[in-house]
Amino acid sequence: MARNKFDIDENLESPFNIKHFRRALVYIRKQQKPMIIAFLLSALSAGIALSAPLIIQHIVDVTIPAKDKTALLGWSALIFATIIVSVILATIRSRMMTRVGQDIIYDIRTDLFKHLQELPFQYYDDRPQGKILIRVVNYVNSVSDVLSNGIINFVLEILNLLFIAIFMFAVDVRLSFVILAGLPVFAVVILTIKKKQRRGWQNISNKSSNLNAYLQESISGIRVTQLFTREQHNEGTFTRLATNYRSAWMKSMRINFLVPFSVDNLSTIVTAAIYFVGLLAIGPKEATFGVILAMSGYAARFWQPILNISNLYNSFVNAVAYLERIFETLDEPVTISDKPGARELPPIQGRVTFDNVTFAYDPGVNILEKLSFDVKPGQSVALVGPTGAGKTTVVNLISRFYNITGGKLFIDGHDLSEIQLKSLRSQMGIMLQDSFIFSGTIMDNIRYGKLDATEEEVIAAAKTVCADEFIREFENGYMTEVNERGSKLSQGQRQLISFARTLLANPRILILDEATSSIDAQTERLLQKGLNELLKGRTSFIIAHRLSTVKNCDRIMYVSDKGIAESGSHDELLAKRGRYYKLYSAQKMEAIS
Ligand SMILES: Nc1ncnc2c1ncn2[C@@H]1O[C@H](COP(=O)(O)OP(=O)(O)OP(=O)(O)O)[C@@H](O)[C@H]1O
Repeated sequence: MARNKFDIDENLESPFNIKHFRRALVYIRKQQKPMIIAFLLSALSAGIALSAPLIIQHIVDVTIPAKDKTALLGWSALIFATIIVSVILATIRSRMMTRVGQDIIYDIRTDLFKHLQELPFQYYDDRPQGKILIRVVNYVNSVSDVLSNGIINFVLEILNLLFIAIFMFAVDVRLSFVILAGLPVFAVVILTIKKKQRRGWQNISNKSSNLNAYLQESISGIRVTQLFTREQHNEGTFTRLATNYRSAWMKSMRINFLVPFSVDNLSTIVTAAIYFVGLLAIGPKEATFGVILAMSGYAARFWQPILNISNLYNSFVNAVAYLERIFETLDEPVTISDKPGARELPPIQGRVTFDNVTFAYDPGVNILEKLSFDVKPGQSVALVGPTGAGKTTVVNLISRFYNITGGKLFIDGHDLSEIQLKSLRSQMGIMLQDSFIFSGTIMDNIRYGKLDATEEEVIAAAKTVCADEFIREFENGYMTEVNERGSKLSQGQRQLISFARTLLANPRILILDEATSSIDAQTERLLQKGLNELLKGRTSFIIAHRLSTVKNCDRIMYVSDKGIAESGSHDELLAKRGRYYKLYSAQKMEAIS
């Protein structure tokens, strides 16, 4: 998929595809048993409710003329009993179906979440988070009701219709045809608006997705928004998106309202026609008052399931629009995965070899071209160079967050594309500039990469990276609860916690991408000891703009022009008086002035 933004609608062109619905049956099949029981309960309840007009007809035509008070009491009690039984059955059914609905939500959401966890970075690079969230939360909620209650109700309403037809034909054939006469008109209405209805729902889903994406982006960026006083501008964008959503909704509803509108009118016309035809035909043999009363009751009941079915059809069309999006996410290929027959990477020494590696995020736009280098186990390598040169890209490739476009990449001589991802990443430690903190305690956060680590191990790791002191200063120490993204912590504190997390995981290859950029110079000096500890015996790649942090590295590689422009030790590169020399001198001058 091309890059998507909050104000770009997702593709609408896929034709209505019943296969989405058939695929959803996988989730429904799991709920077969409770759904069948709920269906039977509903059928029973509907059947009981249908007997009421028959009883009324009998009361009007037989019991009242006979002035039989005892029978009247008996029939009234029976009508009352049918209502009570119907209500009890409906309550049981509704409880069962709530559970079925929740189970379906649970299953679809779990599948989506599992898949999202495996999708490569590229997937997340290409679309706003809000558009992903709305699928997992809102769309799944919407389809679950249709898949559970919707299907049962659909079958029930058809049965209901059939039963009503049988009952009404049993009472009076001629008047039954009067009731059916409205059907062709209704069919014409439905066929005319069908396509527009589907488009309408797809449009609504797109606009709400856009709105959600912008909302999510605005909340994430609220600090920057307030800093640059962009609130008013953002309100404008939000209002525009909200207006688009409202217009899409109103446009769709204008079409959808045609259905209940035509059903209501047809039902009224048909009932009037029954009275008219019935009264014209009234006579001892033709039709009684009881028959006319019962038939007008059936006329109202006959059109109700038709209205319900058309509403359900509407929800089905809507659900298919959502299912399209849900299955599209589930079908998103996991492009970074183990090849069939991929081998487990044995415990590594840490040698990293790039052999003519070419890489592009977007086809045809190479970020790296024919890059070759070899890093020996235990060596520390610094990647320096101008912004956007490709330093982060190089380390992302080592962790195989992206597949390379050309060439080969080896770890200890094992081709990266031939080994199991998990065995690779479990031997790597990566620390990014934006150290992500999960909601939970500080202890949980440090333990993130090694769940079986003891408390002592966690504390030892924190001490090594100079995090222990500030953690203990919190009222609850290591058990302090932090929010998602760690907004309770300073950027430097987050980086130190992240350091401890990485150290605890004991990786063979360590990647530090601007990992110390937010730590003050004094703490960094303190941390240096811990850092040396962390680097000892591991292959490490360190990206840093502050060159003082990397000058002791075994090798410094200057990344530029889609490759490595210069490579050597700090002293060698200074002696060369090339780009590194220039950069270093500029930073030195800056520090002095
Ligand atoms: N996910 C992505 N999709 C497309 N292009 C990307 C993506 N990430 C980075 N790029 C592009 O790739 C190039 C290299 O980016 P990279 O992040 O590797 O640079 P860097 O040297 O680490 O920069 P910095 O020093 O600013 O962190 C940049 O031109 C950037 O625009």
